[in-house]
Amino acid sequence: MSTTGLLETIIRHVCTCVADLGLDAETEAALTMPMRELHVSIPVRMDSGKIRVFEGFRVQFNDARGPTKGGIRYHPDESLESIRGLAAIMTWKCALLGLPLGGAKGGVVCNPKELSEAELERLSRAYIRAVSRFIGPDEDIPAPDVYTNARVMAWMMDEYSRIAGRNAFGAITGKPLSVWGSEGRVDATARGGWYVVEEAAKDAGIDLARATVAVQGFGNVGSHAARLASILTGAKVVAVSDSQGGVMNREGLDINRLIEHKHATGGVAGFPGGRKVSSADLLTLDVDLLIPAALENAVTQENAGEVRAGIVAEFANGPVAVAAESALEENGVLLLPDILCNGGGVVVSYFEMVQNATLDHWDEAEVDRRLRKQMKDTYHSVHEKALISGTSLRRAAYSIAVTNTLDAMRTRGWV
Ligand SMILES: NC(=O)C1=CN([C@@H]2O[C@H](COP(=O)(O)OP(=O)(O)OC[C@H]3O[C@@H](n4cnc5c(N)ncnc54)[C@H](OP(=O)(O)O)[C@@H]3O)[C@@H](O)[C@H]2O)C=CC1
Ligand SMILES: O=C(O)CCC(=O)C(=O)O
Repeated sequence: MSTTGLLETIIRHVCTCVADLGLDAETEAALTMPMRELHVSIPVRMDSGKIRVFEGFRVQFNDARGPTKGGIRYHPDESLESIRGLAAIMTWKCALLGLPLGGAKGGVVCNPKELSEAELERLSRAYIRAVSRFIGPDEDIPAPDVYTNARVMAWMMDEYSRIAGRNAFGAITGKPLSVWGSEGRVDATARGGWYVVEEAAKDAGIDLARATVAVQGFGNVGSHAARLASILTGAKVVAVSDSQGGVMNREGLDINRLIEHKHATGGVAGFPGGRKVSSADLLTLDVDLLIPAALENAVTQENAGEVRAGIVAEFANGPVAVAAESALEENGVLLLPDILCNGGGVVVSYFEMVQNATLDHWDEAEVDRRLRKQMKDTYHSVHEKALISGTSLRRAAYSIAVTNTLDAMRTRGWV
């Protein structure tokens, strides 16, 4: 799964809107160029006593609608180019969901699996020191993404607070509950995705209680997506994979046992309750619903024609390459776009910001009630737009997101 080409993919989606809306070249440039980016070197003392220098990024793509928001990714293949693409996705996601936020993303080129806990903490704190003047509760608010988690967010919030000389809980979201994270943030992305899938399945006349599901990726988003499948909809997860391989069972996988197996062994492969399947083959299994929940470009021009799922729900960011979309469409696959489908994470991050700013704490039921409404309402506005304009859900979602952002840019006199 390559991370290259993501920004081009997003630019193509935006340029389609620019053409649909009859916008000029200058407006197109303003919508497709990142507003600000920071490229940092991060010296970290390793456990050996030696210094190692890591490369890090934070890209703020567009802040016309509010402070920028988006996760921080730790991955060996990270690049400024892919972070730009992910920051662009955040801009359109927040605008589509009607949040008073712009879009950003950060990343560090590293393999956290090779770092000790102490090294990971020093790296996370050093990253925050490197970007501290660029972020903040009113400017740009990071959150977890691939290979970062609530523990990392706690270190980051603490480091930011030390620099600020005060508690700045609202500077980072996705924190543990003990330092004022939000109830429900941990599974918000997966839960929000299922709320969208539920509505889309109803519109498509698909009974989820009888549906089979394959999930690629078994981290935060993928494991909660698999766990919540039967709880929320009755759907049966028959295949899952992670970076080491996959496992399938036509009768359904026992997800709680699979989570325990992953904790014990580090991977889903070798789970006794199923047989081996590769992560690539999982994408073309005969299932009703495919949930790519790992990295970008999982479904490409090469394998799109072989996808047999009726619905592909992009729980990951950018898992379907732009060149793959026409093949999916020709085969009648319903594609639920990332900026709609995985918005639950940033929605609950926004709830966390609101709770931090007002010194409030909402219970899980309250968070869930608000999340469910926001995801379902957004799905219906996208679906209605797609029906009226006779376009795909992706094109309709981008049209709403770009129009919302453009309204703010125009009102502020930027274009
Ligand atoms: N966390 C969040 O709140 C949000 C995340 N997202 C997006 O969801 C996606 C997943 O993020 P998240 O779950 O947080 O990240 P995690 O780091 O928690 O999990 C990533 C998962 O992807 C797996 N993976 C990596 N490479 C491959 C591969 N080649 N084939 C199969 N699986 C692979 C990893 O495997 P292994 O376990 O073996 O390392 C891991 O299970 C990303 O696109 C992210 O941007 C979107 C919205 C919000
Ligand atoms: O929770 C957030 O602020 C951002 C989540 C994120 O990085 C994403 O939606 O891709």
